[in-house]
Amino acid sequence: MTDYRPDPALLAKAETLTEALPYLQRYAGSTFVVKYGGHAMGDPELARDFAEDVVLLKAVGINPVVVHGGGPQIGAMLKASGVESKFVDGLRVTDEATMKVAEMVLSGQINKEIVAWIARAGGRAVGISGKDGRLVTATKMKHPTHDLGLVGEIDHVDTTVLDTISRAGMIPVVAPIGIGKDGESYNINADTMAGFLAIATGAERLFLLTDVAGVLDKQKALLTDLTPSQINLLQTDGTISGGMIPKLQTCIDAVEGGVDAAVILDGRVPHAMLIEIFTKQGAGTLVRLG
Ligand SMILES: Nc1ncnc2c1ncn2[C@@H]1O[C@H](COP(=O)(O)OP(=O)(O)O)[C@@H](O)[C@H]1O
Ligand SMILES: CC(=O)N[C@@H](CCC(=O)OP(=O)(O)O)C(=O)O
Repeated sequence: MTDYRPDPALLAKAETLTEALPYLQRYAGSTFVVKYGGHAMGDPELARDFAEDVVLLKAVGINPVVVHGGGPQIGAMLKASGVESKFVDGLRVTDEATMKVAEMVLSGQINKEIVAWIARAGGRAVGISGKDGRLVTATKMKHPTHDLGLVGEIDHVDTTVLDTISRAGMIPVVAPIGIGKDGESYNINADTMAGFLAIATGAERLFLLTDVAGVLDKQKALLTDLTPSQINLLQTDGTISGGMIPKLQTCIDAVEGGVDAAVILDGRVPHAMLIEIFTKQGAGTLVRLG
């Protein structure tokens, strides 16, 4: 008999694969909503890795629903037309001209780029916005001090179009735009949109991919697990600020709305989603009811 000694690196890979088994069994048939942020999109290699992860989830029987952002790309297009972006509480003040540009960039450009990345990775994606199939109906958001123009507040989610696409073996990719009662477009923050879709689809997981390792404490150490009450304390003591506040509010709303867990993940780390889902170690910050 030959003395066969497998390469230890190969053995480690095989162990990782067997480690994934209980997670594969647990998650088959469930829905994962994945928000892919505008900041995470710049690098083609990361876009390819992201698309491969989504296609792998679909292949193992999970139903991924991708919601994408595109804030920086909308900002760049507006700037090229000589329009400065204005934000109130992290929301883009959206007049009619800005809405046209936002819809063109989100639905026309970014949505189709993601569809193409998924196609290259061997999957079949259908790119829509919240207007298609009246997925997301919205009204003008009322803000206590500012007129935000065509920023939308979500009234209702009808998941028929998502269910139809997923059941046909395809992956829905959703641009964060809602439809008003007269067919008008509303600009919706992509994190908020992803949270609503996660609740409405009864998702097991909501992933928010961003440009930090997760939620960091004051010493910049990663906080791996948080409950809604711990998040409230972090906000009170100033540990979290800026864009992280609405992001974590979306996580709280999602888990209080029935999503098992919401995870803030580093979109700059290759295959962060797979590490989080299929390894014991996980990645990012997981938010769950205490
Ligand atoms: N405690 C914290 N831990 C991590 N990030 C934080 C924290 N507090 C504030 N932030 C900021 O939140 C940002 C993520 O929110 P945002 O810029 O809105 O992300 P995205 O554009 O991906 O939606 C981080 O880049 C970071 O600057
Ligand atoms: C109302 C509002 O602010 N809408 C966002 C929609 C895109 C978005 O949320 O993109 P990111 O996730 O990449 O930031 C905007 O116009 O920028």
